Amino acid sequence: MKALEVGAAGIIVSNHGGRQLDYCPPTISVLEEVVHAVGGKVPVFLDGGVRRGTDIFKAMALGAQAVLVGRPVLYGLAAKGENGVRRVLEMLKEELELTMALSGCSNVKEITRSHVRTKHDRQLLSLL
Ligand SMILES: Cc1cc2nc3c(=O)[nH]c(=O)nc-3n(C[C@H](O)[C@H](O)[C@H](O)COP(=O)(O)O)c2cc1C
Repeated sequence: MKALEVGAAGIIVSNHGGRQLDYCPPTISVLEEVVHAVGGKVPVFLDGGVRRGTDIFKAMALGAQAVLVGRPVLYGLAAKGENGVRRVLEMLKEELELTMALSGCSNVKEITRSHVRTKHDRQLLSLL
């Protein structure tokens, strides 16, 4: 992978919020492919489309170390300034914690690939 060859310390899987190039795939749909290509050599982060704690959970289950958040923070800022940004981040944290609890995870390290099922998994199952 080129980014690793030139010494990247990490990879952010991003489509710039889908604002630059029409028909870019959603970042969540290509995350796992990138994670496999990187092979654990550097951390991989997901950027784009994170709106709820479940989105963070899904990204972490598919191999992201963390996520980046764009628009939700701006929405919070527009609605209630600094407190709005704080509340958006609190909501994401609370939703992630609830999702983890409902999935039997007491620590983010316990979020695993087996916690989510993708379209690819369903296609494989249909072959059985
Ligand atoms: C209004 C707006 C302006 C942005 N401007 C830039 C920019 O100048 N450069 C850049 O790399 N990304 C820019 N982004 C993309 C963000 O850095 C980030 O990748 C994106 O917002 C993440 O997706 P999300 O909004 O779904 O969380 C912008 C996003 C928004 C919403």
